[in-house]
Order: sequence, then structure tokens, then C-alpha cells
Amino acid sequence: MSILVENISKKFGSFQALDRVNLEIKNGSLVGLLGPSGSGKSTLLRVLAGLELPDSGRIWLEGQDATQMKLQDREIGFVFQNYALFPHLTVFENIAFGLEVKNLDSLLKKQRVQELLKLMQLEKFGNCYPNQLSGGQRQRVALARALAVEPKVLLLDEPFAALDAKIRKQLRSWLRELHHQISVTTVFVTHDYAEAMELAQEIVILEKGQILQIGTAQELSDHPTNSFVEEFLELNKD
Ligand SMILES: Nc1ncnc2c1ncn2[C@@H]1O[C@H](COP(=O)(O)OP(=O)(O)OP(=O)(O)O)[C@@H](O)[C@H]1O
Repeated sequence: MSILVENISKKFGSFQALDRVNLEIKNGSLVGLLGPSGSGKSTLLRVLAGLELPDSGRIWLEGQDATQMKLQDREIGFVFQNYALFPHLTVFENIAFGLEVKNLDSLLKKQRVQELLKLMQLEKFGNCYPNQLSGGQRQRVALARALAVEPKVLLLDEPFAALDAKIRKQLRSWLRELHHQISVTTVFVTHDYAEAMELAQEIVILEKGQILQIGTAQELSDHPTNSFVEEFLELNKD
């Protein structure tokens, strides 16, 4: 699904979290929102999800005005930094939970969960409980649950931030491969330059609620259009 963000502004009290943001996200792309803490990345993602209403501007999903549409009507999967799995449900049940809202018969549901377990390389863990899994495995379960309903957009808010560097790196290449396989339009938030560089086809740099530059990793590092981008990329290189 394509996404068009048109002149979106959002204030919290007197704080301008988003300031006239315009952004076009093509169907099937993998886009990273990158910027320092407080730059508005999560707010933009939450506005896309319908978890936050903008003060002004519009969100278009596949050409349809979705500005006032609720999360459950947007066909969006959302994954947060902390996996938020149900501890008393098995991996299988956690993934199936996403399907409860759909009126599928139990055989189809079972098949869909099995497919997702396979896709996430978690076949062996269907009967385990979240506390028997590593952080990386839990985050894959969270992704599987988000994908269970076959969303048209996947929104990821710092999905790997709570994990250690090695696992984070593994999950990045795994997510890239997954996106290659399923091509669902994906927008992820990160403050990690390396993560954005390695994962995103297109990187959006935010600062103080505004988009400073949009480009591929190569374009940004070769031609930063202003000194903030240049310094931010330089500072966060390693
Ligand atoms: N619900 C809210 N109420 C009040 N202020 C908020 C709310 N949500 C976000 N903010 C403020 O808006 C600013 C932007 O927040 P946001 O979470 O979008 O930034 P971010 O770029 O994702 O930062 P971080 O990397 O630290 O998560 C922050 O200063 C935050 O305190």
C-alpha cells in the first residue's frame, strides 16, 4: 500500500512534535525514519498508525483519505521496541491471537500460524512460552503476530533497540530478507544510523519535527543538503 503524508503537524501542549511533514512512501518500499531523540520519529509513526491524530494535514493510504480512520481499519501491523507478547500464551497462541479478529475457521488459522512460524524460522518454538525464548526470537514472534492479519503496511518502532548488538545485526539482515520475500510496505523508526543504512531503501532524516532530507544511504552520505544532516551522519557513523 502506498502512503502519502501531506502537511502533517502535531503539537503536544506548546511543543511542536511534527511541523508540516510531507512524505511519499511507495508501495512495497522499506523506509527508515532516522533522527535524534525527540525529533518526532515515533510521533510520525503513530500518526501513520492512527494511534495519534494530527492537528492538521492528511494521511492518504493507497489514495484514500485515512486521516480520521482508526488503527483497526487501516490494515496496519505495528511492532514496538518491547515485544509485548502475552506471557501466559505459547508462541503459537501469541501469533494466532492476531487472527482472532478475523473470522477464519480453525484449520485455516492453524495453517496461517504454521506458515508464519516457518517464515520467521520459529517452527520448533510453537509450544514454547515467551520466557523460554531469546530476545531476538521474541521479537520475531511479535513480527509474526503483526503479520498474521496480512497487513498492507508494517510499522516498526525501534524494533531491535532492546537487543544486544550482535542479535540486532542478525535481525536486520533477517528483516531485509523477509521484506524481500513478502514486499509489504514497511516503515521503521531508528536512531541508529548503521541500522538505517543497512536496512532502508530510503532514509528520511527528521529534526525538530521537520524532514531535513530524504534519500538512499549513498545519496545522504555523498550529498547531505545541510550541515545538520552532515554532522548527524558523521557523528553516528560507527
Ligand atoms: N503523548 C505525548 N504527550 C506529550 N508529549 C509527547 C507525547 N508524545 C511525544 N511527545 C513529545 O514529543 C517529542 C517527540 O517525540 P517522539 O517520540 O516522536 O520523538 P522520537 O524522535 O521518536 O524520539 P526518541 O528516539 O527519543 O523516541 C518528544 O519531546 C516527546 O516528549
